[in-house]
Amino acid sequence: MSSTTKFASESGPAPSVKHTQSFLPGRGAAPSSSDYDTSLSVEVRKYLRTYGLTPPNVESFEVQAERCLKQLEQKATAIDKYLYLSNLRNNHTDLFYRLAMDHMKELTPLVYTPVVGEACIRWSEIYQQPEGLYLSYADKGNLASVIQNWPAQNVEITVVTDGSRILGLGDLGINGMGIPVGKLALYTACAGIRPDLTLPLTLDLGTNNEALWEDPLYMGSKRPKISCEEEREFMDELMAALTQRWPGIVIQFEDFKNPFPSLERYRNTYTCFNDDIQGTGAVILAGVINAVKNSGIPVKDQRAVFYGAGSAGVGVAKQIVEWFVKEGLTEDEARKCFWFVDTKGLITLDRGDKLADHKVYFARDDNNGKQIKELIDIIDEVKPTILMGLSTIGGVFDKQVLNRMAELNKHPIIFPLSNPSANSECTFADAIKYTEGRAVFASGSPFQPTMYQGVLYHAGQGNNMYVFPGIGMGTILSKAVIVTQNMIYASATSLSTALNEDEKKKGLLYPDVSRIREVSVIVTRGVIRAAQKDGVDREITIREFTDEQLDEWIRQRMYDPRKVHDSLEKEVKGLLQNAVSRQ
Ligand SMILES: NC(=O)C1=CN([C@@H]2O[C@H](COP(=O)(O)OP(=O)(O)OC[C@H]3O[C@@H](n4cnc5c(N)ncnc54)[C@H](O)[C@@H]3O)[C@@H](O)[C@H]2O)C=CC1
Ligand SMILES: CC(=O)C(=O)O
Ligand SMILES: [Mg+2]
Repeated sequence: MSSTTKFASESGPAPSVKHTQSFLPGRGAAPSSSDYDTSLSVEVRKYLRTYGLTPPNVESFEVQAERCLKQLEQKATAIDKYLYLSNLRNNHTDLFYRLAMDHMKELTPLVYTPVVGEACIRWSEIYQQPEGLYLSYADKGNLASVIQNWPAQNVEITVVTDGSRILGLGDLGINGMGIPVGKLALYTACAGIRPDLTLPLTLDLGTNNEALWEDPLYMGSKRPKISCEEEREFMDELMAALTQRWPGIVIQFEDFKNPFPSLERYRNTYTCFNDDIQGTGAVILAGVINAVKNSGIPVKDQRAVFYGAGSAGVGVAKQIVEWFVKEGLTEDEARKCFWFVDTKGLITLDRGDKLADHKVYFARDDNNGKQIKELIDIIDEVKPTILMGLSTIGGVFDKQVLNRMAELNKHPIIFPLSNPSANSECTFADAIKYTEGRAVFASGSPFQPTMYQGVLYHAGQGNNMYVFPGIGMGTILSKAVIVTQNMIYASATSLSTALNEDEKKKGLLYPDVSRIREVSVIVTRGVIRAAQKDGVDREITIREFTDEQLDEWIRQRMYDPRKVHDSLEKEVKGLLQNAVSRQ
């Protein structure tokens, strides 16, 4: 938690000015991390009474950044780097975000997937400081009063997990806190939501991971996960308590394991969305739109095998169905373009087991009694143009599978989307090698470029980080009462249009991560427009804006760490000037 957290106020134009105002001397509050910025002038340091508390030189951001990058480089392991960056974020918030924004590509894998996966596995071992709110089942009945302990006056967005399915790593209990922390850091870095208005929230509802019960360092309750009914009662209380304290709060569900259906229960009554179902659906739809357009194969001839039929897989396929329908197919024709595979093989209606509710929609009924177990046999049967991996099973798209996809297609669309990298259904290097460089590829976690027969190939990253920041920002800025399906769909179509000319020429599916702020403006605009169309927006002053006006209005509302420094300098110097002229 940054020390700025205490002084949060509503977001608005040039947001950081507002919170720095509360730190001026005589305000009776502790200084914020911005007050110790080594780039502040001597004049300002003296005014803030931090003069002498930092080394004497007034530094440029470039020098500060060089020092940080050097220190980062000296950390021996990925976890050391993760901890270094966590400390930087907590103690020098603006400097961290400036660095993150300037080095998105290098830093994202360290604060998010894949390294956040290891951080979560080892969370109770590497724990150093509070960074979010923990609510336990034992707090049931008192959630509102525990929530009062959160020091920020306002919170605009929370990411909440119960840790029961963290990335593809299974049930990690409260160790999953790294995910809300990491996702919210991206909300700030990618879409400019003020860091002090974000709430990482982890629910301690027990865990079925028995290794955690045996771990003396584990910091959560050592009891089995509560029942679905108990979870429902807890979540009902939580949703009411969060919204009671912060009426406009956007609630993002993250990495909950089925079966408790939070999304269905709350989507029409609270401002909430499920990132794994909806965010993932949107980001993959954007990539698929571009991949299908590049392939030249019409939508009606696309056949997709989904390896993994969990909440993410089904969420993705349902978004694609919506696009296929908009492209002219009937819903039934669109649905029939999908074949799902789970641990028991191809999902069919007559397989003989009781299918979970969410699997029924895509279960095949045209298999003539034939049940197929192995992926390679399913590929032989279906002859897919698209192969998606959302199974958590690393390496399952092996040489044989990739070779076969390449035999069947000129440009097979292969998306191994499970996280972190070790759970990816295949590596980028294998996908390129075993398809002779012809795969159209996107993975959940980032892969380095790979060389094949003298050509350097670049991997796309199909990760919900391209859309959730814009979905959250668009919902906050439009003051939408609920997050409608059209808002989610708009995030996908907006993202699909965000490629620049160079990226289009290269046949990329997603924009370069280093352009993510620019991309988030486009996604945010799409989300706001859909909220307006659906009539769920309450920020009526922007309804008549042109797209250009709206983009500028969004940009002005994005937290910009550079402005924190400039505003503080300007503000203090203005006050000093006034004091002099009054004398
Ligand atoms: N790229 C991205 O942005 C995102 C990626 N994901 C990834 O998707 C994966 C799945 O997430 P959820 O759907 O929420 O999990 P889940 O636990 O609900 O679903 C996993 C599915 O995989 C199937 N599965 C597991 N082992 C299998 C095997 N050996 N053979 C065939 N199927 C198998 C299960 O039957 C289940 O249907 C995770 O690794 C997660 O990291 C999730 C959300 C976003
Ligand atoms: C990226 C993400 O949300 C997941 O792997 O669960
Ligand atoms: Mg997730």
